[in-house]
Amino acid sequence: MTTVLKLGGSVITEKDRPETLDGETLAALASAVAESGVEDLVVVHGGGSFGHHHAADHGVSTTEGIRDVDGVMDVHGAMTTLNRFVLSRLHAEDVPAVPVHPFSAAVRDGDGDLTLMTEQVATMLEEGFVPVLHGDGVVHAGEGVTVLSGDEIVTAVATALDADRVGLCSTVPGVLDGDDEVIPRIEEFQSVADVLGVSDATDVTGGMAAKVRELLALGSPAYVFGPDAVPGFLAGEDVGTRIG
Ligand SMILES: Nc1ncnc2c1ncn2[C@@H]1O[C@H](COP(=O)(O)OP(=O)(O)OP(=O)(O)O)[C@@H](O)[C@H]1O
Ligand SMILES: C=C(C)CCOP(=O)(O)O
Repeated sequence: MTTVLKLGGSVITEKDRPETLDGETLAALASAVAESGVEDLVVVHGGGSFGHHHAADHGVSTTEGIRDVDGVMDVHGAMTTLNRFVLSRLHAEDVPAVPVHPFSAAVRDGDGDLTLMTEQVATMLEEGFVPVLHGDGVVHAGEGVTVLSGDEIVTAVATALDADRVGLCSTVPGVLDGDDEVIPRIEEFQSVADVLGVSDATDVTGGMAAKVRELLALGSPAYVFGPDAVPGFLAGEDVGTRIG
């Protein structure tokens, strides 16, 4: 059984302060992963205050690209730095985590459609590793480099590996309705479009609305939940909001 877990950038960093880790939360999540004993686990993490500030500073988004190599390296470099932090917290818990940097394994065509290489991810799982991917820059035909969100990576990896369980851990306990109550299940976009907003922090990839769209396109059920629910998700429970 293959599980894909995204650790939201808002969760593992202080999203309002550039390049600041939330080390305590990251350590707690790493320990939840280790204690779950889940096998065949792919971890993806978002950008938080490492990716999004640089992307916003350089005016790069998922559709508007840049060709300035310093800008490309600012975004990619910040994300590989964050990836090192995530790996080291997982290693501290004896999780056999290894890096996958999507910048070197993905491409968008002129229509913006993504191709992500995943053979290495599948082989890492077969060999007992826990691949850790992350939001990144991606070379984009006709645009230079655009932003690739961790949520798009989750969808691409989950589809390619035919994942059984997909979870997005964000700062919120689920997708919230107009009264800030968790919506237990979302089966189509229109019914929730009015309450779905963008992120309340610097975020170039579209916040909760983009997440729900990505996950509905997945074809298998996915969950959005907060950090407290990670052990439950990894134990196979229904947590937060079920999408699809
Ligand atoms: N209806 C809603 N329910 C829940 N959250 C919402 C809703 N509308 C907007 N949001 C915002 O979406 C945010 C989650 O999206 P965001 O992209 O910041 O999360 P993330 O995946 O943890 O971070 P990152 O994109 O850096 O990986 C929440 O913190 C909240 O501010
Ligand atoms: C901003 C960058 C580079 C990554 C965005 O990934 P996300 O935080 O998952 O949307």
